[in-house]
Amino acid sequence: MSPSKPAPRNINLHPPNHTPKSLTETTFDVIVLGSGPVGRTLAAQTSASGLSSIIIEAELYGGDCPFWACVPSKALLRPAETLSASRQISGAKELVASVPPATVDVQGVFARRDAFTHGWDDQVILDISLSQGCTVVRGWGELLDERKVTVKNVNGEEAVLTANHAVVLATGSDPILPDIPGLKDVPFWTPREATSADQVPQHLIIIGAGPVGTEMASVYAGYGGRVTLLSASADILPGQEPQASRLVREALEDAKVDVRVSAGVIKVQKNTDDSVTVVCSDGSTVTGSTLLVATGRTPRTKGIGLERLKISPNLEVNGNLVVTGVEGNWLYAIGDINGLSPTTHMGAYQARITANAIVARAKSSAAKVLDASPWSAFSNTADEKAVSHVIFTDPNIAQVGLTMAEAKRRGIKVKAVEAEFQFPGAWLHAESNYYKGWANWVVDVEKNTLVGATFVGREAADLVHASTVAIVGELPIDRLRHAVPPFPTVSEIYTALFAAL
Ligand SMILES: Cc1cc2nc3c(=O)[nH]c(=O)nc-3n(C[C@H](O)[C@H](O)[C@H](O)COP(=O)(O)OP(=O)(O)OC[C@H]3O[C@@H](n4cnc5c(N)ncnc54)[C@H](O)[C@@H]3O)c2cc1C
Ligand SMILES: NC(=O)c1ccc[n+]([C@@H]2O[C@H](COP(=O)([O-])OP(=O)(O)OC[C@H]3O[C@@H](n4cnc5c(N)ncnc54)[C@H](O)[C@@H]3O)[C@@H](O)[C@H]2O)c1
Repeated sequence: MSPSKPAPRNINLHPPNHTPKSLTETTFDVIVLGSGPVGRTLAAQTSASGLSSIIIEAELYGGDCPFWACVPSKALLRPAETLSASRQISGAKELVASVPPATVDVQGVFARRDAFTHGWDDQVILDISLSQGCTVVRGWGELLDERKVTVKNVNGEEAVLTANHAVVLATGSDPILPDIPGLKDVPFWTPREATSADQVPQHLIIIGAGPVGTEMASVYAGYGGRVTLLSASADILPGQEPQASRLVREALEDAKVDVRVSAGVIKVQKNTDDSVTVVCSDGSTVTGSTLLVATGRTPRTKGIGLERLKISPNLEVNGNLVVTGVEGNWLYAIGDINGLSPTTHMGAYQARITANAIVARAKSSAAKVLDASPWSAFSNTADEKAVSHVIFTDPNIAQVGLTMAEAKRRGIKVKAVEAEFQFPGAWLHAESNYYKGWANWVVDVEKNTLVGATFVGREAADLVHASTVAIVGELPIDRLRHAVPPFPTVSEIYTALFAAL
């Protein structure tokens, strides 16, 4: 069995129920490795379609998202964002300023986060899967042979399971720990510790300014901590539209985060007073109380038996998420493990597409060859054309489809359309500077359709989905003039973008 990762705060990762021995049967239509949002979504759907489905989980039932990732991070971000917003509205800001001390109740924030994680107790999520008709077994799952899987728990109990139709790998991803000299000799946080901490570090140094690094910088600076954010690249959030990265960087700097760019970390050391010093490639150093390593994630493919079936650890999938090179359409890989679009919602989308394929193949031999055309019920076309994500910094970056740089890299003839949030719906929400934001569309000039969009602003998260619909529907841009956003709302940015065409 693969070694368990240590749990922060003495959280019990291995509740004693649902042992391999407790299974009353060992043959299922569908076997799923991993109970994250992706594995659970798939099993719920195959189970609802009448296929018996078992989920194998090695740690807390529910995966990263509810315990160590999306849920606790967003629970921590929200109070800081609300406080920052109320500081900018006359009539509210006076009250916020008048309450001593003029800051949030940090222990209240942590308690609120703990409520969302159910104190790292997985029973609530487990009960949902059971109520959906899924069987659950706790332990480490490993491919043994075609359609055969072993599951072994921390006490050495084991069972061998057989799948009638499909085995689905939904094992998620692990944090990348870079090979920085000295790193293995100092204590450091990964996203697990950063999302489950119950104190604000006096001075947090964050290596990596991707979504994890920037969101955690917002959290800990928002609650009064000193934060240094180190980015190896020339700006933070590489891969976003440059203007989006710039706006978030300015906001972090306004919140007193020390943002250092082109500052790849080349050495780390622990000092006698337990502080940590990092040395950057530009020769600068920084010393702080706590170190967070947020340098990306890698698919969790080790120890799951891929080598027994001669599958490379860098596994690839086809259009309905079957692992390439495996005959017989029985092995699928979905969610973070395939590295396509590592977010909860895109993984859950892959789960729905895969469940459609498994059910169709199980129910009709005529359906063994499935419609693989773009946008069919069996094709994960959105992974190619309409991946959406939100970075929940303040301001948010909400993005879908291609950035300008990516569209050009793909050889698409595009033009950028940009607009700022300078219209009544934006400023009526509060006051002049409250809604500082920027948006762009990436327009395919030959097809006259949208291929990408970015919205940067306070609570901009919910603006992006209308653009996702336009991209997926391949809606002619000219038709958008008839999509009228209500007044006064922030979605009037769509009228501004249309006007800028
Ligand atoms: C700090 C942070 C914040 C994030 N915020 C967001 C966000 O706001 N929105 C968003 O969409 N995404 C967010 N993400 C990404 C999101 O968490 C992942 O994309 C999502 O959890 C992937 O789901 P999954 O089911 O593929 O994998 P996971 O959630 O990792 O679940 C995989 C499960 O499989 C289990 N497992 C692994 N191997 C085995 C095995 N051999 N046998 C049995 N069980 C096994 C693991 O224990 C785990 O429970 C965030 C990530 C981080 C790190
Ligand atoms: N809101 C969300 O949806 C959300 C939030 C957090 C995380 N996530 C998911 O989690 C995944 C991982 O996020 P992440 O931020 O850890 O990874 P990332 O790969 O997006 O960013 C890591 C950054 O660290 C930098 N880096 C690497 N080595 C470095 C070094 N030695 N010194 C300084 N910088 C260094 C890289 O250049 C990169 O920019 C993302 O792909 C995303 O899908 C999503």
